[in-house]
Amino acid sequence: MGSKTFDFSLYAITGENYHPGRELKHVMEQALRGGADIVQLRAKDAPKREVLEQARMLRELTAQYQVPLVINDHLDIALAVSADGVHLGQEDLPLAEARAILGPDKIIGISTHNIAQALEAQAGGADYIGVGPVYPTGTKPGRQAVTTAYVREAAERITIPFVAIGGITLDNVDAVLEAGAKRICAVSAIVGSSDPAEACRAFKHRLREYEALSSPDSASKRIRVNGRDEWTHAGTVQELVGQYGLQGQRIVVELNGVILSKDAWGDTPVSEGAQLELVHFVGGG
Ligand SMILES: Cc1ncc(COP(=O)(O)OP(=O)(O)O)c(N)n1
Ligand SMILES: Cc1nc(C(=O)O)sc1CCOP(=O)(O)O
Ligand SMILES: [Mg+2]
Repeated sequence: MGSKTFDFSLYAITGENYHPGRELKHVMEQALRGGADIVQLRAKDAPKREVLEQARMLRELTAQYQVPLVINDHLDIALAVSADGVHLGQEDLPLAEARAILGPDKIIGISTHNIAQALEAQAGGADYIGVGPVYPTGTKPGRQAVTTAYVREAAERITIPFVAIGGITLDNVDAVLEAGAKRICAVSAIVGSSDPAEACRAFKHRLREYEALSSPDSASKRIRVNGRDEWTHAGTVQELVGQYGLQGQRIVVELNGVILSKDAWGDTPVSEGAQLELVHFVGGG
C-alpha cells in the first residue's frame, strides 16, 4: 500500500498471549477475513528479531487483503518491512521526531488519555489518535479507565480520525458507539476469541448499524444482505463489498437474483431495496 489514503472502522491488534497454541498468522488471517480493516503488530515481550519476523509475515498477509499494517513502538521495524505506519504512545518517540524520520506519507497514530493530549496530537499532524483505555483491561493492567466520557469529548472536539480502545467487547461496544466512536480497536476480544473472524464480523455489524443510525441522511438506503435488512451509504457494489470488509477476498455477489461479474462491481449502483447475497469462500486452494 503506497499512499496514505486510509480509513477504517475496525482496528485489530495482535496479542500472542491470548491465543496459545494458535499461530499468529492464522489468527490474524481470521481477523482479516472477518473484516478487520487495519492491523497493528504489538509484541511487547518478544525479542526484536522475532518482532521483525512477525512484521514481515504480517506485511505479506495484510498486503493480500489490501489492509494497512501499523507497527507498535518500533519505527525501524516499520521502515524495514515497508509497513504503512507506526503507533506511538505518550512515552514513546515523540510525534515530531517520528514524522521527521518517516516522512509525510506514513501513518502515525498516537495514544491519548485526555483531551489535551488529543488536541496536541491533532495539531502535531497525527493521522489518527487512540482514545482509551475506555474500560479497564488485562491487556494494559493498572491503567485507569478514561470511560465513555472521554470518547464523547473526543467525538465533539477532535476532527481527525480517533479510535476507541481498551476493554472493548461485543457486550459493551454499543455504549462506546453511542458515545460517538466511529472506529473501535480491540486486542483480547478479537485475538482471544475462539473465532476471531466471527468476532470481527459481529463488531463490523455493530459499527455499520451505528453508522447508519447516526447519519440517517438521504444517502442512506435500506437493502437486504444475506437475508438481513441493513442500511448502507454505499453507492456501488464495489463500495458495499469494502464496507463489509470483503475487499480482496474470494466472494461471489448476487444482486437481485443475478450473479454479478467482478468487473461490473464498480459500475453497478446499489439501489434502495436491493437484495444481495455476498457468498464468501473460506479456505485456500
Ligand atoms: C490504536 C492504539 N491505541 C493505543 C495504543 C497504546 O500505545 P502505547 O500507549 O504506546 O502503549 P503500548 O501499546 O506500546 O503498550 C496502541 N498500541 N494502539
Ligand atoms: C494497547 C492498549 N492501549 C490502550 C490505550 O488506552 O492506550 S488500551 C490497550 C489495550 C487494548 O486491549 P484490549 O482490547 O484487550 O483491552
Ligand atoms: Mg507504545
